[in-house]
Amino acid sequence: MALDRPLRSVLYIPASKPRALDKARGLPVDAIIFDLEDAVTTEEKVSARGILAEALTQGGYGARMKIIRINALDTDWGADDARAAATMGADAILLPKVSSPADLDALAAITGDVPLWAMMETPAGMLNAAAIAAHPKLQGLVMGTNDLAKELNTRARADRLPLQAGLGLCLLAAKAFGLAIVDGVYNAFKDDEGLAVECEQGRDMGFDGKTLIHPAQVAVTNTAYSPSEAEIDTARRQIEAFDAVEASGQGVAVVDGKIVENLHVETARKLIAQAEAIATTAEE
Ligand SMILES: CC(C)(COP(=O)(O)OP(=O)(O)OC[C@H]1O[C@@H](n2cnc3c(N)ncnc32)[C@H](O)[C@@H]1OP(=O)(O)O)[C@@H](O)C(=O)NCCC(=O)NCCSC(=O)C[C@H](O)C(=O)O
Ligand SMILES: [Mg+2]
Repeated sequence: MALDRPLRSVLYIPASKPRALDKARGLPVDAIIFDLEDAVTTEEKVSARGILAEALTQGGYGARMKIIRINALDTDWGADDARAAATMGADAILLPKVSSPADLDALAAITGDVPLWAMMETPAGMLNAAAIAAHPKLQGLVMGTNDLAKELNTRARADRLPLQAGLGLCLLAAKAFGLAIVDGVYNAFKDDEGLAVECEQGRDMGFDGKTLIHPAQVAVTNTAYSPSEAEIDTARRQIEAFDAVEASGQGVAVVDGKIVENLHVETARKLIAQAEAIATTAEE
């Protein structure tokens, strides 16, 4: 199930917090994860469902993609969350701690045709990433790097070396099955510099965007995941140069001292399309 829209910034909002739910209506994020899971206390699990239903009925989230993260189906709240979420008009439902395609089958049996997303955050999930990504209802993967770090008993490192195997497996799985994939959260929400470094790492690895926990993280993330003016300029020149050599019956152009072949032009066209989609979203 392919998805063709910007997903640079994907903000978690605790569904129990009306003020945050309201604030998000004015934030320049590409997607919102309305969270019924970890951001909501046990005492508020049930009332959060009602608060979220009201906020989504009221609307005002514009072009932002609306994803509801429910509790896992083996918890006291999961099945009721799934039934309720399926009626709230969200674009997708996100299941936490997906370890096998059977977890998604169980959710789809409740939610029907609503597209599904999977939190990738368990060791079994990493090992089964390809089988999970092949699920017919699945549209995207979200890295749950906090849970994964906990399960693996890793130490936090700026280069995220202990998580690289899992990040790589999920990226390969997402790309192989044409799914969207967004990176995990950066917990230190007042550290813009550290966030920028992690965004650049995730972007360079091939993630479509990053999940966020606080509005202060949006601008840095949108910038990191948007094509720069220089990249757009290079892409345009690559396309022009290739069109010119192709017209003269050749298959290889040279731009800035580097060869440009058909495959590079495909990448260049994708980058221009991404820049245009971002510009269109900003206007809406
Ligand atoms: C981290 C926070 C608890 C900080 O909250 P707070 O102290 O209220 O922050 P501020 O006072 O700076 O807030 C300023 C205004 O911004 C609004 N706000 C805050 N956070 C959000 C948000 N996420 N979305 C929308 N709006 C937000 C406040 O309401 C203030 O508004 P106003 O008063 O009108 O100016 C808090 O940010 C927070 O709870 N963040 C979300 C935490 C969360 O979602 N955690 C779960 C997801 S992470 C995860 O589970 C990852 C994964 O599963 C894994 O395993 O890795
Ligand atoms: Mg988690």
